[in-house]
Amino acid sequence: MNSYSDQRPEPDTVRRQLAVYFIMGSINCPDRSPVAVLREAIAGGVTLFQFREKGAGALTGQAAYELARELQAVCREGGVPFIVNDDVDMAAALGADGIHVGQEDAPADSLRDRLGYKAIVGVSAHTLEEAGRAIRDGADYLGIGPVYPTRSKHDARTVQGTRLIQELRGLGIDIPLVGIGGITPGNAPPVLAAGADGVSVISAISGAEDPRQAAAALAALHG
Ligand SMILES: Cc1ncc(COP(=O)(O)OP(=O)(O)O)c(N)n1
Ligand SMILES: Cc1ncsc1CCOP(=O)(O)O
Ligand SMILES: [Mg+2]
Repeated sequence: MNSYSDQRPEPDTVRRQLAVYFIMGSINCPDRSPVAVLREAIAGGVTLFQFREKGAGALTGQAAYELARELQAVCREGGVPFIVNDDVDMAAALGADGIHVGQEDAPADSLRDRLGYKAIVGVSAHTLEEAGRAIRDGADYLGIGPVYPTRSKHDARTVQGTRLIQELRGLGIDIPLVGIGGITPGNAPPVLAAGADGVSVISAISGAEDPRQAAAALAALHG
C-alpha cells in the first residue's frame, strides 16, 4: 500500500470508464484524421481513450507529442479520460489522466508516484500470476488478452479467449477488467459475460467506415 491508497481512482468509476475503451495512434487510421476519428468515436459513446503511437511508421518525438496534445484536447472537450500507452515521460509532460503499461514496465505504484495519486494505472496481464502481481503493485485495472486474433499488435501473445477473465472472476477477484484483442460489436458479448467491465478496441472503431456508429454499437452492449 502506498500513502495515496485511499485517494486512488474509485474502482466503480474505473469500471464505468472501461465500458468502451478506444485505443488509437496515427497508424491505425492512415487515410483519415485521427482527431476526426476520435471526435466521432466519442460522440458514439467511447468512455476512455488510450494514445498508442506504436508500430511501423508511427510518429516519434515532437510529432508524436503534437498529435497526443490534439487528441488530449478532443478527450477534454468530450469529457473522456486520456491515457498514454507505455510512455510515462509523455504522460507526465501532458498531465495525462493515466497510463497503460505492460508486464516488462515499472510497477503501477511507482508510475502513480510519478503521475500523481489520481492517475489511472492500467496493466496488461496474460496469466493469473501476472494479474496477481499487477494487483499487488497497485494497478487500477487490468487489460486481458488477446481474447481473439488481432492484426493490430505484431507481438501479441497467444490468443486466450475469455479463459483468464473467467478464472479471475471465478476466484472472486473484483479488480476492474477490460478484454482486448480482435473485439468487435459482434463478438464482444462473451467478453462481458465472462466478467469484463468493458472492451478495449483499436480496429473495430479506427477501421470502421463509421466510427461513431461502431462506438455506439459497443456502448449499446452495456444496456
Ligand atoms: C487496455 C489495454 N490492454 C492491453 C494493452 C497491451 O499493452 P502491452 O502488453 O504493454 O502492449 P503494447 O500496447 O504496449 O504494445 C493495451 N495497450 N491496452
Ligand atoms: C494493444 C493490444 N494488446 C493486446 S491485443 C492488442 C491490439 C488490439 O487491437 P484490435 O482491437 O484491433 O484487435
Ligand atoms: Mg506496453
